[in-house]
This record gives sequence, structure tokens and C-alpha cells, in this order.
Amino acid sequence: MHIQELKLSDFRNYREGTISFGPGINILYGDNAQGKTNILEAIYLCATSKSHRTNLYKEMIRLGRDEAHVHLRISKQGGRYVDVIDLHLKSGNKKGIAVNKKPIRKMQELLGVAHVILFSPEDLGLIKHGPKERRRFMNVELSQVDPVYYFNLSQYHKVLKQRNNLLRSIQFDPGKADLLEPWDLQLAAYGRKIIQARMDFVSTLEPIFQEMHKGISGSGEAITMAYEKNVEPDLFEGRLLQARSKDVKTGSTTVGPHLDDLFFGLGGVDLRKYGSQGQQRTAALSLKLSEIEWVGSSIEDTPVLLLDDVLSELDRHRQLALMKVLNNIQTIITCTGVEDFMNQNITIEKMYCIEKGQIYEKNL
Ligand SMILES: Nc1ncnc2c1ncn2[C@@H]1O[C@H](COP(=O)(O)OP(=O)(O)OP(=O)(O)O)[C@@H](O)[C@H]1O
Repeated sequence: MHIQELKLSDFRNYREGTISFGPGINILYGDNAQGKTNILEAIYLCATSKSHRTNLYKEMIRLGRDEAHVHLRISKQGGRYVDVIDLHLKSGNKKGIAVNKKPIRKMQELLGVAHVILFSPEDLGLIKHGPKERRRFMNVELSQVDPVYYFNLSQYHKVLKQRNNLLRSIQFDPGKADLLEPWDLQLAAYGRKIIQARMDFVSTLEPIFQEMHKGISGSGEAITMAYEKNVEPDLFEGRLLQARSKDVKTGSTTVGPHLDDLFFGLGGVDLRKYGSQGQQRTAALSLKLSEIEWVGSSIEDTPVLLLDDVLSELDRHRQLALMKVLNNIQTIITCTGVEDFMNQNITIEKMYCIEKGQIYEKNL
């Protein structure tokens, strides 16, 4: 798939703006704080209904305005299909989304219309940072290609919240402990599906990741990646029961996939704790690049890659590794300078200069 056109109206620092993209490499350059990331954010928002920077929709409405509009046109299978996503952000933190002019009622109807992979400098800290970021990585990937996973995950979190509320009220009213069972059953039912999907995800991703890592690091030493599940799916209900008194005491659920992690090992060492910064970044880059292949094979189409100022964070060797995978995939790159691209052997299809919320196309 590729994005043909994006139109913004009162979105962030754009009063009105239209930008069209070629199916290859597209560059958005400009000084800091001009509106480059805002363009990537608008695309990501249309694909996932979420911003990668804020949970508050109203922050994305241009200051002083009450609503914002984003319009995204996507071409699929070499132009045989065109999908249009319209997003309407309203004050009061509300939003409306239409796909091909039909308003959608559930988020699952949006997931799968556009597939984008966003890569920003923070992603290079995926190995070094805490388990929350690594769980988020699994959730974002799986939700994008599998609406059922997204549904199970949202239900799981709803049930988890209810169960935690109940645990806290049991502290004051122990008689309510009998009410836990139905929540435990539901939590285990949704949780088992999440765990199973994560197991499948990691086992499919690991060989792709290993291959990618070998290419980038040039090392013969195999990297390993493993799913660290907090609980075995079949034992989930029993473990909830065992942990009940502890859960009541802490007022939170101490067993379940909301506490999972991903392990990364190199030469028998846990990279998360003992890896050098360079090793951690190489592993994180390999993980992001393997994601492109995994998403592509899962959706049987190519996703769109959004690179938010990530090249300046990589040394020459890693930049080249990244450039290598950009063949045949639409890529939208933000950067402050274009010199790096001019010296590389890559074909740029479109180039825009972004200045104070204005978009200027540059001749190549
Ligand atoms: N709701 C809003 N209304 C108006 N302007 C906004 C709003 N939100 C952000 N901005 C403006 O958008 C600009 C930041 O845009 P963006 O994050 O896209 O920068 P950038 O070009 O990617 O810069 P950098 O290279 O520093 O990442 C700032 O000038 C900021 O004041």
C-alpha cells in the first residue's frame, strides 16, 4: 500500500495543508519545530486512531480553534483500490472517523485500512527501557495486523480495571470477595488469547530478527529473543486464585499478561541489563526492521514506513543497513538536513521543505 495524499485543516500548526507522496522515498526537511513530525503524527493517527505523542485529541487541534480535520488517501495493490480515511477532532477530546465516507462505530473497523510503521529515536531505547515499552511494542504490532487481538486486549484491560476496583473495595468490605470469581474467569479467558497471540508473534518474528541482526552487527554470535510470559495460559485461573490475598492487600492484580516482557540475549547475556549502549541500539534497530518484514507478510502487502528524524541517531554503518530495507516500501522521512541523502545512492521521489506549518515542494 502507499499513501497518495494527506490533507490537514487546523491540525497542530497547519491552518490548511495538502501534501502528496510518491510510492518510494519522500523527504520532509526543515528546521526544528516547523511541523515535520506533525505530518507523521497525522498519518499515524489516521492509521491507528492514536497519536504517538499524546492521549489528548484536543492538543492536536490548532491553538484557538475548536476542531481539526485530517484526510488521508491510500492506494492499495498498485492502485486497484483506493481507501479514504477522514478524521474529525473536536474540542472536549472527542473524535469522529469515517472510512470511505462511512462513519465507523468501532475502532476495529479502522485497524487494517492503513498499515504504518513509525520509527522514532525513542524506539532505539526499546531494549534498554522497561518492560512497559516492550509490551507496548507487541501490542501495537499485533493490534495493527489483527483486529481480534485489539478487541481482546481492550476487553482484558477493561476487566482488569474492574477487578482492581473490586480488590480495593474488598479491603474495606471483605464480604465482596465472592464477587471476584466472574472477573477472574473473564480475565483468564481474554488473557489466554493474548498470551497465545504473543507466543505466535515472537516465534514468527525471532528468525527474521536474528537474520536482520546478523546483517547489521556482522557478528556470528546469534542473538536470541524470547517471550517472557508472566503466567502460562492454562494456569492463569489457578494463579489468580493463589494470588488473591496478595492482590487484595495490594489492591492490584499481580498475575497476567499485563506484566509480560520480552527477553533479548547475546552470548548468554541479558542484553536488557548488561548490553552496551551500542549492542542495545543495534538490537533495537534490528527489531524495528524485522517488524517491517513481519507486518508485510502478515498483511500480504507492504506497510508504509515513517522515519521520524531517526537517521541522525544512527552511525553510517547502521544508516546503510536501514537504507537497504527501504527498497519497495513507501517511506516518509523527516530530517533537518538533506545532505546525508544526497551522498547516498538512493532515489528520492518527492522532497518538501516544511516551514512554520507551510509545505513547499522542492524540485529534484
Ligand atoms: N495545537 C497546536 N496548535 C498550534 N501549533 C502547534 C500545536 N501543537 C504544536 N504546535 C507547533 O508545532 C510545532 C512543532 O511541530 P513538530 O513537532 O512537527 O516539529 P518538527 O518540525 O518535527 O521539529 P523537530 O525537528 O524539532 O522535531 C511547534 O512550533 C509547536 O508550537
